[in-house]
Amino acid sequence: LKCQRPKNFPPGPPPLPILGNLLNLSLDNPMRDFERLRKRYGNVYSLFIGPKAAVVINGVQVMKEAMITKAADFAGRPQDIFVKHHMPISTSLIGIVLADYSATWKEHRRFALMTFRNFGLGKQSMEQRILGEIQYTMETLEKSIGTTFSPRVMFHNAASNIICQVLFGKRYEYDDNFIRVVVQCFKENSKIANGPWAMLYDSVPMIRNLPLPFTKAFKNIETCKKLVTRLITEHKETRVPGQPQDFLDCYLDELDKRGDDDGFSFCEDRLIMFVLDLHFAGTDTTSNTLLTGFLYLMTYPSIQERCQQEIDKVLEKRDHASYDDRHNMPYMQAVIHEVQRMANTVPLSVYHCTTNDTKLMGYSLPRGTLIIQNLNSVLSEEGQWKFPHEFNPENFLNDQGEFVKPEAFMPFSAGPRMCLGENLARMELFLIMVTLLRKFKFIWPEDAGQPDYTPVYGITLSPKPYCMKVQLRAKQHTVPI
Ligand code: HEM
Repeated sequence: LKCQRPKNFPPGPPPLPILGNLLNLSLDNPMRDFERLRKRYGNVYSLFIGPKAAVVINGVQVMKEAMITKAADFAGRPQDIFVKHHMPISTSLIGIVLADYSATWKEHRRFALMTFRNFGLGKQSMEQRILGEIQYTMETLEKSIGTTFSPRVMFHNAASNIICQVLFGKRYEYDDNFIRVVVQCFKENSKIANGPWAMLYDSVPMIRNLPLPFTKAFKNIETCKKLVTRLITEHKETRVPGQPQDFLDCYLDELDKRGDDDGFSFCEDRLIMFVLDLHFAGTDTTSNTLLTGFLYLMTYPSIQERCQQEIDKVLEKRDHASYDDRHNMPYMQAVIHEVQRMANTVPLSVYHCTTNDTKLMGYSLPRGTLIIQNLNSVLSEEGQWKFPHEFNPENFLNDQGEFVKPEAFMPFSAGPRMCLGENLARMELFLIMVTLLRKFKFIWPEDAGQPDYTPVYGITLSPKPYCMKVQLRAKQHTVPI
């Protein structure tokens, strides 16, 4: 029960028995505590989460040594009790995000990247899917002209529908029960699963049966699993083997191809968690980034106008934007990247763990050490950014006004576990922001008071709920696609 740092382990605050350093962290938002500890102990320090030792890594130099130079040593995922709780048989039923570094994870990651590519990521068809979904967002905005409304559900549904089209081959009406339930479960779980409640669950066994927030997280996962199981059954009834229409069909084809020889690697149980992971990872992240983006654009109207001038100039009388237009829109690119930097959407990444005994900045880390990547520390690292602590697109522009990307831009992490959906996310952010800014002016309501940029903590950070107003811009050339 006594927590003890191994030899040559990174320094950190003294731990208590059983609880470790949990009392050093705020249950609501540990981000400020992580920063305070970084200032005190340096860019590599350790903490005890209950009895479990964790190392928090900060700053671009340490991040590169761990995630790129020693990639394989740092590519594991902790297989804690909280992670395993809802898995009925074994960890082999974990999807992809929480899967440990293994042949199964590698195969599934490769399969997902290949299938996304086959469904047109980087090609026209994915662009068409995104632009098609944006038409629904624009309809919602048009109906809201003259009112003050919250854009939260609208952005969540748009991001969710884009990934649903890839995974299930269909989109859902914004009031559809499936989408409503899944989006709500995701929103709740993202605030519970990576946070201190999950840590408490792991370290204090006697609280596991109490009606605390983590019990809700398990119920949510069961609900989502049932919904996806139903979708798989429907696909099995209608699919034509060898002619896949979506991700689910591709996986079912892969199961046919592999037959029974595959052991546990590809299986239907894993498929359920796999698509839930992809849906979750692809929804909350993109939509919270968009929410932060429009918060800044409304409250920095001169930046919004400068984006619109660039968009008007580049698109002229064209029907719609294309992802390739980004090469001619350095200011818009800078704004989107600056939004991602400030949004800091996945602040602590997803927890990693060491797969071998290894070294970091001269410290010794035994195999199985929990690694917490503080991406926040890189995205606002002094010395890496012209304006580390303010929203300023100049962070991504050189003296000639050209777009440049500093190496400390790591919102998708780095190395073998880095975000699998980066390309999709970047395409979505660009097309959604450009298309909406071209048609609408976004206004911070007069009676909304001072904007509060302090985020709400979870696996993903989101801005505090806010309302917006929209006006049609005088000059628009958009026609339905
Ligand atoms: C702005 C949007 C997004 C951000 C900021 C973001 C960020 C991240 C981060 C920080 C990680 C953890 C990487 C690590 O552990 O080192 C991650 C993992 C992941 N992301 Fe994203 N993500 C975004 C959008 C998406 C989208 C659209 C998808 C769609 C499929 C996606 C799928 C995944 C998956 C599957 C993983 C786990 C990868 C693995 O463990 O091998 N993400 N993302």
